[in-house]
Amino acid sequence: MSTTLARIAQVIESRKLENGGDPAKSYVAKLFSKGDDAILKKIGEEATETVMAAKDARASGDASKVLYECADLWFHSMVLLAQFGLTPQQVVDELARREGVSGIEEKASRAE
Ligand SMILES: N=c1c2ncn([C@@H]3O[C@H](COP(=O)(O)OP(=O)(O)OP(=O)(O)O)[C@@H](O)[C@H]3O)c2ncn1[C@@H]1O[C@H](COP(=O)(O)O)[C@@H](O)[C@H]1O
Repeated sequence: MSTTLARIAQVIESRKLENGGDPAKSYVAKLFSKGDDAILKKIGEEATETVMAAKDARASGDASKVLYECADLWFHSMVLLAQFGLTPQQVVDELARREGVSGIEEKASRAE
């Protein structure tokens, strides 16, 4: 996994209130202090903003906003993972497990 993602995941973990995170000084600690609903609201917002940025990019030919919105979405997904005691490495491991398995074949195997 990218060392950048691993480093950010560590910082996110350190922002948990039980690890000394201070909601007055840290955006992530503030999200943790608000709980599941606040984190899920951000995921919904960032996912919607990603969709809108992609639609705009098609119209304007400028895809840079798609990058920024995907970064926001990834970041907030990392906060969500931490909230549930999960890590980005586990997501990477799941993707690795799926590597080489066609989505079409996987869906067909579920239909049986
Ligand atoms: N990567 C990020 C990151 N990306 C986005 N954001 C914040 O996520 C929020 C995104 O929300 P919006 O775009 O909707 O902007 P907003 O209207 O200001 O947000 P809200 O008030 O609605 O929450 C903004 O406040 C951004 O600053 C981030 N905040 C923190 N990080 C990382 O997390 C680390 C720890 O941050 P703190 O806990 O704040 O120290 C930082 O060093 C960074 O590495």
